[in-house]
Amino acid sequence: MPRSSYTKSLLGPELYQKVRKTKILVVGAGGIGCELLKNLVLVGFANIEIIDLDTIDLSNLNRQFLFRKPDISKPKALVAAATARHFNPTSGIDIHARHGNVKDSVNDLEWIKGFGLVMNALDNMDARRHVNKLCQAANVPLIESGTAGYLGQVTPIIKDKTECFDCVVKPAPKSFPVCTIRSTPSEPIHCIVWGKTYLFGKLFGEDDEDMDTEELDKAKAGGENAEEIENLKKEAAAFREVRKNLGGEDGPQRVFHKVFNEDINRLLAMEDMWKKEGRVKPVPLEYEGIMNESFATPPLRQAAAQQPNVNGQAQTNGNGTEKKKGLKDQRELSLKENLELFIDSCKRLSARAIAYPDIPLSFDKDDADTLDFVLATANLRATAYGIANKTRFEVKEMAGNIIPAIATTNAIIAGLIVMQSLNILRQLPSLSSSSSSEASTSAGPAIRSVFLRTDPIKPLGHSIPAKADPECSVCRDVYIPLKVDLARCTLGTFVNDIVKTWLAEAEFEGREEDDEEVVEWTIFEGGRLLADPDFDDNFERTLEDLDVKRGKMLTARDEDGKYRPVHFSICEGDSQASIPYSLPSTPPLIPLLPAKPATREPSEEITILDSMPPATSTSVSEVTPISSNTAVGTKRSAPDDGDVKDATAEEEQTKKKRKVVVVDEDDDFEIL
Ligand SMILES: Nc1ncnc2c1ncn2[C@@H]1O[C@H](COP(=O)(O)OP(=O)(O)OP(=O)(O)O)[C@@H](O)[C@H]1O
Ligand SMILES: [Zn+2]
Repeated sequence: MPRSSYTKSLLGPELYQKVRKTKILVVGAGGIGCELLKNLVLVGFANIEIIDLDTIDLSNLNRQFLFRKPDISKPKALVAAATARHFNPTSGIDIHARHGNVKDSVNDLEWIKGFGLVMNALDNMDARRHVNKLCQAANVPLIESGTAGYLGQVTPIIKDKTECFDCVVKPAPKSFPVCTIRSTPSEPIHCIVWGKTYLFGKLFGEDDEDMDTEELDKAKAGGENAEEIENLKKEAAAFREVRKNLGGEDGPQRVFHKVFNEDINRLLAMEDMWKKEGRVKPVPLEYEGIMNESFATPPLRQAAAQQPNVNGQAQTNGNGTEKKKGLKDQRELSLKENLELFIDSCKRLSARAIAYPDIPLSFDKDDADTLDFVLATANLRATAYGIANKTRFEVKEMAGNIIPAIATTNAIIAGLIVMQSLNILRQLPSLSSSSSSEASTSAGPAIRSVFLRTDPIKPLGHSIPAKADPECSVCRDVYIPLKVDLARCTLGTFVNDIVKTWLAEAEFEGREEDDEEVVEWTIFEGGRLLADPDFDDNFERTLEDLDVKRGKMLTARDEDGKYRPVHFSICEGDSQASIPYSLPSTPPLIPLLPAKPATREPSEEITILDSMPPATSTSVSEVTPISSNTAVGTKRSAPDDGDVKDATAEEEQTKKKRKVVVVDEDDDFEIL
């Protein structure tokens, strides 16, 4: 009997038809994505598109079972699709694999509307938020998922029925006071953060004096020691000199002397600083003494000496007397070895910086040169402060914000995604079209968030997703697909024909029929102000000339802040049509904004676009690409971290604390 007959009898003919016909989008072909694709194929889903921007790395093979060694460096999505097809050769499935970023402009509103259901299998906040917004704009159900070690979660997001990914503000990543990082570290992580975000940036990253001063001023305003902050400013200025000479034969040695000897002596001169209880004075390190092994290694501070290291052995301070055997990366280096590694990695990195002077380097846990530098710097600093040293393996884990990826967790979550998808499909189309705001219909059980927890008796938990936040600026706004020939449509046409004429016909919530109210709109593209009732300088320019692109949004905001913003999502237009744009046949319903102003303003800084050419007048920043991985490892990491205080994130956090969530430190994964 073919596999499909079992599925058919299990699901029933109606649901089985939906499984066969519904077009599914899977975003991400990593740990969860591979498991998910395999499951979808085995269940009999026959119309699948999978997109991933990355190529296969050796470190993926321990849990992404659709990949084998010969596939290394090949695009994940393409290989995943090719392998998964073999799981169900008789079912006539169509898997369309794409190697690309889901944020690419071709993946616009029209594209997402082509799917009946979207499944996220991503590892970063930025892409998740992007897909969430697209799905909200297109009214396509989304199944969001994530894992963190043994924990995992699957959350259905359905427009108007459940909260969206952006309805809940995610807690800010863990941060440390500037002075702890720069002057008074007491734990290994403080030394790692210092090496990774401060020293690395000063020597090889973007040399941004203003940013540094701003950070220190902010710390001072936040109550940190004023004298110390002034000293840190001087210290930072001195780096400019050191950086200039980095490429010279004794460049790394000079860096060593500055940061591990001079700067420490300068700190020691600040007597008051060391009076505070619990502070341990650092010991300046000496290059020659370490190299000829005559330097007396400072003793470990009490607390550190009592904790075992990753190998379960006593911690050391790099004095070389307790060097451990073991895997290369799990061996503790002696003080001399750390110094040699510091000099060597400095040389490697400065050679790269000299070869490509316009490209600032950045820390990447999978880039051996940057990891060696952070390892050596962190351990040298730790030694000076009597803090336990860490192995390469531990530093990689801590600096890369790595949480172990567990294949079984991914597999369970991928299974739950399929279960969720069956429940949603069973209830479609009524679930996404019914006027009721209930997250269920008579056709099936309530829509629930399901999570995996570490309770052996009851490993799965569930909760009914909250209703959308009335203030959410992502899921409560209005979205209109605008097919437009950007080369022919001027801003004037957009404002006059589309906003002032077509949108004026919309139904405005709470407006009486005989009300003659005229809404005045301001037009933005991201953070750029393009036009307002008193600003029409750009009306003659085409949207193309104004750098408005496919996949972006032109947003009309009510000047009086009474109605919700309307986002026109730019899709590919017909260059042959007589009118350069086309719109839905009926204008939308425009809801009122909640009485108090929405807390989330457009995130980008607003710039007023003058008549300068677009290339110089835009301020909208593009998203940083996600780096691919190149090293061996058994872990997953989130691309973003936030070790140093981020005041904006914190402010946002205090503005709105609707719900308690736990979020893994580096990523965005939410555990209820
Ligand atoms: N914007 C994006 N567009 C398309 N795919 C994305 C995007 N952002 C992330 N991804 C993909 O999502 C997948 C997430 O999978 P996973 O969490 O297992 O990460 P990984 O990169 O495979 O593992 P690790 O980070 O541990 O090496 C990755 O394959 C990644 O390339
Ligand atoms: Zn929302």
